[in-house]
Amino acid sequence: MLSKIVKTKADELAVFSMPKKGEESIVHYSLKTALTNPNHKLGLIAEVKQASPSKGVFARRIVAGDVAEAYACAGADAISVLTDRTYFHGSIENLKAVKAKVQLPVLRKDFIIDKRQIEEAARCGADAILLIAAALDPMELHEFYLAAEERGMESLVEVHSVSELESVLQEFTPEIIGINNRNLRTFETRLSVTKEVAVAVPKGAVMISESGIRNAQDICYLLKQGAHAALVGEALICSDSPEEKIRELFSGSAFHDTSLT
Ligand SMILES: O=C(O)c1ccccc1NCC(=O)[C@H](O)[C@H](O)COP(=O)(O)O
Repeated sequence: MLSKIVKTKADELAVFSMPKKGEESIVHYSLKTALTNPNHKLGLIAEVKQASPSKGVFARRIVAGDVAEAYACAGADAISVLTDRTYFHGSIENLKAVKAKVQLPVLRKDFIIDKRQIEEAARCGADAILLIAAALDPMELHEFYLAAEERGMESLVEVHSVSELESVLQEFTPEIIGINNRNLRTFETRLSVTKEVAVAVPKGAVMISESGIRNAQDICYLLKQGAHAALVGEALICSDSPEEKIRELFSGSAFHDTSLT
């Protein structure tokens, strides 16, 4: 699936047009800071996700800014916005709308294979970008990481296995590492992927577990694996009330902070 998505992305980039500059007045928020000092023991990145290759469309008519605002009010520490149009029905306009509505770090979640997408993210107000280890070779990934840094953005470096992580670590040590629990071939999610990969995450890096996180038990499990944050998409967008769902996710009394009750 990843190679199909990356191929589509390359085709789309052949007719890419860069948005005009105009980000001078954008206030930036640090993803790392937000996740290392969350209002609960495990940080939450809430994702604006309308569709996915595995599940199809689950939120046909949403106003991205309003969804993000609801997540922010419910206690999310950061917002992830899927900007891929073809497979996730997202858009860069959604990213801009979210940035305009919330005072939280905003992550551009897309399949970044070209430096122009990094410049585009910066011009549209992203605070951080996603870099997928399976889509880039480690040297290129490092180059993109530095390019993002130069434009004032952090990078969430995403891996699916210990071997992917080790390849990255041979090149450099990212400050924020995401472990994606979804197998991109079968779409199956296994939270034990976080357990397997966590042992190889360097001390000092912010560790995020992504995908397939549905309930308070999952959150509890991830906390035990040493994760600093969880990235949740489908479980939130498909709930009738994101506020209640976030409350439910963080209802394990061992790590509940009264500021969320
Ligand atoms: O979500 C998918 O089906 C998917 C398929 C192929 C590549 C990436 C995919 N998802 C991107 C993500 O990383 C998730 O949107 C994110 O981790 C949230 O996952 P979830 O909570 O399971 O919606």
